[in-house]
Amino acid sequence: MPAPKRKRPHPGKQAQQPQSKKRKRDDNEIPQLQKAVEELNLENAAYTRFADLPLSKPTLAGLKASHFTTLTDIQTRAIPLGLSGRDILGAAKTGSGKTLAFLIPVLENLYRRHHVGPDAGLGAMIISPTRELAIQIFEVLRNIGGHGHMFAAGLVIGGKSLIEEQNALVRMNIVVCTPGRMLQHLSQTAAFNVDDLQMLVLDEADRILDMGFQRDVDAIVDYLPKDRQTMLFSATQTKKVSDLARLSLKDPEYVSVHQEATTATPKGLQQNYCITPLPEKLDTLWSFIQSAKKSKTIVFLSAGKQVRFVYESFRRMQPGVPLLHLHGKQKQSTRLEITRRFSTATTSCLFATDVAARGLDFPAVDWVVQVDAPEDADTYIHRVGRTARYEREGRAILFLDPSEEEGMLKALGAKKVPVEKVNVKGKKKTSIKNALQNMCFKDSQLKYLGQKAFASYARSIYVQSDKVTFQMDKLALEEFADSMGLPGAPRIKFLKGDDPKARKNAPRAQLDDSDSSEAEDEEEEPKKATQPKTKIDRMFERQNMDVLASHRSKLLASDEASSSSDAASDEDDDLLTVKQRIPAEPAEAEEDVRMVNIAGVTGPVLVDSKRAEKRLTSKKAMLKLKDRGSKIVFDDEGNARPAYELETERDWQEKTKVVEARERFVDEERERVMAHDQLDKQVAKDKRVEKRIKRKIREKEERLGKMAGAEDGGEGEKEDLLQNFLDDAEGMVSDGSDRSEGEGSGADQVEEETARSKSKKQVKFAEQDEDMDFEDLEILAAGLIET
Ligand SMILES: Nc1ncnc2c1ncn2[C@@H]1O[C@H](COP(=O)(O)OP(=O)(O)OP(=O)(O)O)[C@@H](O)[C@H]1O
Repeated sequence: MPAPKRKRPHPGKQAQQPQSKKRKRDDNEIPQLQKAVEELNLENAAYTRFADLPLSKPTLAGLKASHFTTLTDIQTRAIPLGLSGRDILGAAKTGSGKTLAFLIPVLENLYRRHHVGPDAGLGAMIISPTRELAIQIFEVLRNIGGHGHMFAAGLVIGGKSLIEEQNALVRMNIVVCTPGRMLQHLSQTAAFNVDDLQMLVLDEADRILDMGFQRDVDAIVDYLPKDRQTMLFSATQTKKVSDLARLSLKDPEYVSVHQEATTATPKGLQQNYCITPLPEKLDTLWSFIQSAKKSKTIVFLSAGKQVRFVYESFRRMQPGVPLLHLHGKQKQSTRLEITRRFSTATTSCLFATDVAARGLDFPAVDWVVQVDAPEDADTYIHRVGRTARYEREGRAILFLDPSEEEGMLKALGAKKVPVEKVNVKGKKKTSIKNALQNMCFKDSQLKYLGQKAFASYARSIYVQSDKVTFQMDKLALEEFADSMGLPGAPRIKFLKGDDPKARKNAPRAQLDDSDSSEAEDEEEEPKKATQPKTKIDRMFERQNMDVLASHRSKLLASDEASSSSDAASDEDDDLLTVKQRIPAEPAEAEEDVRMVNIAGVTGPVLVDSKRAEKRLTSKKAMLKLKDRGSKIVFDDEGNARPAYELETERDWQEKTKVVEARERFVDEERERVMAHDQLDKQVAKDKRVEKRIKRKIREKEERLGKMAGAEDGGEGEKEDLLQNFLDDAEGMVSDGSDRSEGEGSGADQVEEETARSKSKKQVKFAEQDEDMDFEDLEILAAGLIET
C-alpha cells in the first residue's frame, strides 16, 4: 500500500475559519483511524456493523443517513481489505451490496491520505460499463459521501459538452465514468492530471474487461500510475490471468462470498423457463403482461429495434399497465427519465435491451421476463438479478424456442443457475397476430419498424458465439415475421466479422443515432451502383429503405432473370456477403476464366485454384488486378495529354536558342497584335458608319415629315433629300474604306491623312452638339482612339 500522502492545504481554504477547524479535527482523527486500519483483522473479518469498522465520522454519518447499519457478506469481507489498500477481485451475487463494498474504501482511503481539494487532483476513478450504472453509483457516492466529506466528485459519462466536463474534471478528487468518455478526456484534456491517482475501481469488471471495451480500458490503464490500488467487482467475476495482468494487479485478494453457495443467483429468486416457439413469443408475452398487470416487470429483448416494435405495438393495444422502453440508442435525457420513472413506479412494464441488464438497482421489481434468450449464462444472471435484490424476493421467466432449450439449460447448469420448466396455459394464451397485422397494414411506420425489429432479431441470433443454443436454421423465421404482423419475412444479409459487442460499445458519435435516422445494425445486400434501377427498386426504396421483403426478392429474381442470365443466385440463400458479383463464365472457355469488374475496369481472371476462387470475393486482392491507369497532364488549353508529350522547361531550353526564340516570339506577337488591331478598327468604323446612316435617315425623315406638313412640300423633294442622304452615306462609306486602304503608303500620305482625320473630327464634334446620345459618344471615342 502506498504510504499515506500529506497534502499541503489549499491556500484559499486556510483563511476560512470552519475549514481550519475541520482540518484540526481531521488531523486528530486521521492518525487514530490509520492505526485502527492497520490493526484490522483481514483473515477472519467478522465485522457486522459499520460502526465496528474504522470509518471516518463523515462516512458513518452518510451510512446512517441512508439507513445502512449492518454489512452484507461481501461488505464484511471486502471493506477491511479495501481499507488496507489491497487489490481486490470481488465476486458476489447480484443485489448483494457490492457498490458500498468499493465506495467506502474509496472515501476512507482518500480521506486518510488527505487527498482532498482541487489541488490534490484525481484520487479515485470508478469505471462503469453503462451511463445509467455510473449515475447510480454516483448517487450512492453522494448519499454516503455528502455528510461532511469535502471531496470534489463528479460524473464523466458524456451527454454534456466536453468543455463543461473538462472544466469540472480538472478539480475532481473522485470520478465515476464510462470508459469511452474517460479515454477521450485523458487524451484531450491537457490539464487533466492522473499522476497522483490512488485507486481504480471497475464495477461489472468482467464486462469492462471483455472485448467490447478492451481497447479503451487498456488505453486508460496506460495513462494511470502503476502504483495504485485496484478493485474489481462483479456478480460474474473474471479470474482470467490475462485480464488481471492487463490491470497490473498486485497480489490481488479474491473475495468470493458466494463461492460455496449452491446457486449463483439470489436465494429469494424463483426462476422458470417455458418452451415457446419463436412465432408464439409475442402471444405469450402479451398474455403474460395481461396476467401481471399489478406487477413491476422488466422484459428483456435482444435488440433496440425489437424493444421499440414491441413497445409501440403493445402500447397501441392498450394492455392496461404503464409501458416504458429503454435501449442504448435513446437520448441520454430520455434514458434518465425512463429509469427515473421505472424506479418510482409500483406497477409498470419496462421493455429493455441488455443496457438494463447489469447493476441497475430498480426498487421492488417483481418479474424479469426474458423473451429473447440471453447470449450466455452470465448475461442471464445479471438480467434476473434486477429482481430479488438485497434480501427481497422476485421471479424470473425465460422463453425458450425448442431449439434453444438444450444448449441454454446446459450453460445455466454449468453456472449453478437453478431454473425450472413451466408450461404456459394454452387457454390463457391470446393470439395477437391479427391485431398486429391490422396495425402494420394501417401504419406503414409500424410495419417498417417491425421489419427492422425482425432483422435485428435475426442478426442477434446470427452473431451469437454459442452455436449450439442459437441455430438460425432451426428457427421458424417466416412464421415469426407472420406473428409480428409483417407481410412476409424481410430478407436480410449479414456482414462477416461483425462484432456486436464492439458495435454496442462504440462511442455514440461514431454511431448513427438509429432511433431518429433509422440507421440500423443490419446490412442490406448492397445493390450494384452500376445496375440501372428497376421500377421495383424504386417502389421499394420509398418505404423500405434497406429491408427487403421476400416478395420483392421474388420480383427481383424474375426481373434479374429476364434481364440478365448471370444473376447471382447464390446471394439469395447465402447469409454471407459476397462483395463481388461474378458473371457466369464463358461456356467455351476451357479453363475457368471469369470476367471481373473492379471499379469500372473489366477484365478476365483465370480461376485455376481455390485460392483464386476465394480471391474473387476479396476486394483488396482484386485491386492487384486492377488497371493502374496512366499519368496524364493538362496543357494550357486544358486538354489532357500523355505526360511524356509535354517537355520540361529545361528540355526546351537545351534544344532552343533562347534569344532567337524570344525575338521570334516578339515578332510573331507584333504581327498578331497588328492584325487584330486592323480588325478592331474596321469593326469600329463599320459601327460608326451604320450609326451615322441611321441618324441621317432619322433626321431626314423628320425633315420630310415637316415638309409634308407644309402645303408646298412634294414627293419630288422628298426623293431628292433621300437621294442626298444616300449619297452622303455612300460618301461616308467610301471615305472610310479609302482611308484604310491608304494606310502606311508614305509620309505624305500620313500627313494628309492626319489632316483629313482632324477635319473629320471637327465635323464629328460639330454634329455631336446637335443630338448626342451615349452610343454616339462611344463612336466618337472610337474615332478619337483611331486618330
Ligand atoms: N449494508 C446494506 N444494508 C442494507 N441495504 C444495503 C446494504 N448494502 C447494499 N444495500 C442495498 O442493496 C441493494 C443492492 O446493492 P448494490 O446495488 O450495491 O448491489 P450489487 O451487488 O452491486 O448488485 P449488482 O451485481 O446487480 O450490481 C441496494 O438497494 C442497496 O441500497
